[in-house]
Amino acid sequence: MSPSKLDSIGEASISCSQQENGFINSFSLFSEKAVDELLQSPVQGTDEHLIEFSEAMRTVAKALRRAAEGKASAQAEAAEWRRKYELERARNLQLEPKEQLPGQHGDDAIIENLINQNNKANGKFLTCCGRNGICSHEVLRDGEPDSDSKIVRKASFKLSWCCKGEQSDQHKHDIVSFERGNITTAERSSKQISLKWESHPQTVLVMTKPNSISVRILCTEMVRWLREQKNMNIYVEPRVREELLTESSYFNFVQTWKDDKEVLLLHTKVDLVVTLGGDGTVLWAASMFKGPVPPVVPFSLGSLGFMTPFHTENYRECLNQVLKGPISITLRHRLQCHVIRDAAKNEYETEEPILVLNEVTIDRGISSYLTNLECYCDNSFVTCVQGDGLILSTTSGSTAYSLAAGGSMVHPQVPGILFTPICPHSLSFRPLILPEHVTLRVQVPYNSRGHAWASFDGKDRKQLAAGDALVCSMAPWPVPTACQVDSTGDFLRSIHEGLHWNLRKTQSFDGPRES
Ligand SMILES: NC(=O)c1ccc[n+]([C@@H]2O[C@H](COP(=O)([O-])OP(=O)(O)OC[C@H]3O[C@@H](n4cnc5c(N)ncnc54)[C@H](O)[C@@H]3O)[C@@H](O)[C@H]2O)c1
Ligand SMILES: Nc1ncnc2c1ncn2[C@@H]1O[C@H](COP(=O)(O)OP(=O)(O)OP(=O)(O)O)[C@@H](O)[C@H]1O
Repeated sequence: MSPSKLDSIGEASISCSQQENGFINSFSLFSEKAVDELLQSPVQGTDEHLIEFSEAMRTVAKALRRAAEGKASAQAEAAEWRRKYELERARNLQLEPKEQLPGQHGDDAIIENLINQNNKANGKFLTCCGRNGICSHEVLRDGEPDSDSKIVRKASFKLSWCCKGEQSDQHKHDIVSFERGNITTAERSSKQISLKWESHPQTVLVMTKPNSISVRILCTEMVRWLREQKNMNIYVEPRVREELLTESSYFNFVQTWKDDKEVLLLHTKVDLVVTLGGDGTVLWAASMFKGPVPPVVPFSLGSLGFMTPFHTENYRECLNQVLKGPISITLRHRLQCHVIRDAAKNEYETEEPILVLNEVTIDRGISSYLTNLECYCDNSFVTCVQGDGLILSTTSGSTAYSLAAGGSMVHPQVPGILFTPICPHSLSFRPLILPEHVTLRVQVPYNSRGHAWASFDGKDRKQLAAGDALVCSMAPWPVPTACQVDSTGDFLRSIHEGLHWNLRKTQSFDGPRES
């Protein structure tokens, strides 16, 4: 065989990506096209050994390709089972009463419970109303004194769907009914949800945008008011506690946390989260909760405020109303993302899942090459994105980066995942909206020219090397945000005021008319 022929096989084997059965095949180590060319040349036509050798190479290439495909789909399946397992574990945690485990005390026991998925914790009793409401629950923390040596109970609340303007405690579990041969839908998932406190909320976490004088002033005032007028326990970030203490030692009552382990426990202590900032502060607050999230009351101190409907001027009335209830809430779905490294020896080496409220973006980072991303939905091949990258967005995130990349704006209560390419180099690519139950896998092909980068709500960039994948599905823990009016009213206000959506001067009455 001539050296130039060997070179051409080598080259093709590195860079080629072929189609087989309608699927892009990126795993081929040896190009079949190159082998075919070889077979057709006059030199090989006369050489039977060479033909045999070529066929053997082709068989090896196919076997390698199948092995790689099998591995990728097994990884996605494992990630899906892990998601189901986590969902089930979260449900069990809410349904099962916990016994006390001898030798385990206080927060450590709960951390143990969270981290090791142990069902036992110290003095915790979690119940769920099960079938009578969407998610009525109760978390009691008897025997765990706060800084004032009082017994603190986490406030319980009940969620219900509103029907035709009426609030109803009854939630029908049959989504589709089949009577006398006719299929009807009994309930749809995007109705307005109402939150009613069953006991008084007592603990509030105030989260603030850093480096803002106006936020700092408001935070000081609000913390004082919540303490003096509402007698609430208050948590803030360590940075904010320091800021408050430099103002006055009066704020000694304010609580905080020391490390990430304590952050993991916040949802068991906090009844309500108040955010003072823009959308970024809501994203930041949501990212603190790797599991269930308490109701969030977002005050607007930013420029846009798609997720921050409350005005600061009348914060006392707003908080009075929220603490009294009932309040309308938007259940903002989050996406759960797993990075699966090709180098990982088994599924257990998968990195910790990351939850996003807006989106996960896979882009080319600083690389000047096109990204080449293979996308699968429930193991079915979707497409290969060649361009600057891809955004997998929640419906809450549909008004953020996805919008800028040409995606639709979607009401945040619509359960779905937006699949929006960034600058695709194609005349026929259109964004997709996929149902909420799917698992998406974005794979960097083995023959990719460069690395890809994943970022989560615009933060925590992670490099994805050839063979690495990002698996993404809907997370079981949404972010409940309080509404100013209701979910739809707030959404429409935000696109009108924030984006001046469909703003056009109305056409005047005078002028040509149909006769
Ligand atoms: N080209 C773009 O539009 C672009 C580029 C990068 C990031 N982003 C967005 O920025 C977000 C991070 O926000 P940040 O505040 O931490 O960073 P940031 O301070 O850079 O602000 C980004 C802007 O996006 C707005 N925004 C955030 N979430 C939104 C939402 N759900 N709907 C409408 N607008 C929203 C913010 O109000 C802000 O004006 C990312 O999740 C991403 O969606 C957008
Ligand atoms: N508590 C916090 N700790 C650390 N960083 C935060 C915190 N809250 C917000 N941030 C970050 O600060 C940045 C700006 O926050 P935010 O979006 O709330 O304000 P903004 O940019 O003034 O408002 P808008 O997003 O409406 O333009 C964001 O990147 C966000 O992630």
